[in-house]
Amino acid sequence: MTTPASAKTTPPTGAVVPALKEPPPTEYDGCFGCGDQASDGIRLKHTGLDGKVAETAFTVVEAHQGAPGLAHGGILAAALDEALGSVAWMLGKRYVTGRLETDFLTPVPVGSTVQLRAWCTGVDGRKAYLEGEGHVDGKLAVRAAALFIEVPEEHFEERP
Ligand SMILES: CCCCCCCCCCCCCC(=O)SCCNC(=O)CCNC(=O)[C@H](O)C(C)(C)COP(=O)(O)OP(=O)(O)OC[C@H]1O[C@@H](n2cnc3c(N)ncnc32)[C@H](O)[C@@H]1OP(=O)(O)O
Repeated sequence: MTTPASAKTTPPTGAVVPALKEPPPTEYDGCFGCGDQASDGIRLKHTGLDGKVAETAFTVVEAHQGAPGLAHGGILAAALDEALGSVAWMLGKRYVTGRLETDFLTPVPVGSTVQLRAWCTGVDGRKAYLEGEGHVDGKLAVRAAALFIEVPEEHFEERP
């Protein structure tokens, strides 16, 4: 695929591509992207790891509409963010999204199942570079490139 990455989401020379580990439990089920208890969430489930590529899928429902009958772009971006986040999680450290670049290539109708794939293109210090794509009926519909930043555990401490 043509990479969507800009200079900010392209790893520098010398960045390494680590092996992914099977995802450890997140111990948090309220996440919009993957939480079982997030009633309005998209509930992505890790479905496979093909070498260095993580795979998952979700089905677009009416609550995800933007234009009538079509998925809202923000939902598709959130799904990609989650898929990329799952890869960052499988790098074995804690990361948050710093920058997310998204290309929307075809409209995605309600009822579509979006097959998502995501992978790491390099890690350089605290920075992890990730890319991903979503296919509908075998056609590339959305793709993303992102920069994730490693954060300390305190980043996730509950706020008042
Ligand atoms: C499938 C299911 C499985 C389960 C898996 C669950 C997975 C979970 C899924 C998760 C769900 C999905 C995930 C989510 O939804 S994560 C939620 C959305 N993201 C956030 O809330 C992050 C908010 N931002 C911050 O907290 C801070 O800004 C961070 C921590 C990111 C950096 O602040 P910090 O003070 O710590 O560091 P720094 O500012 O010195 O920056 C460090 C370096 O990084 C560079 N930089 C920073 N930002 C950008 C940028 N935008 N473009 C380009 N570069 C950027 C910066 O220039 C610097 O570079 P250098 O000067 O060192 O060269």
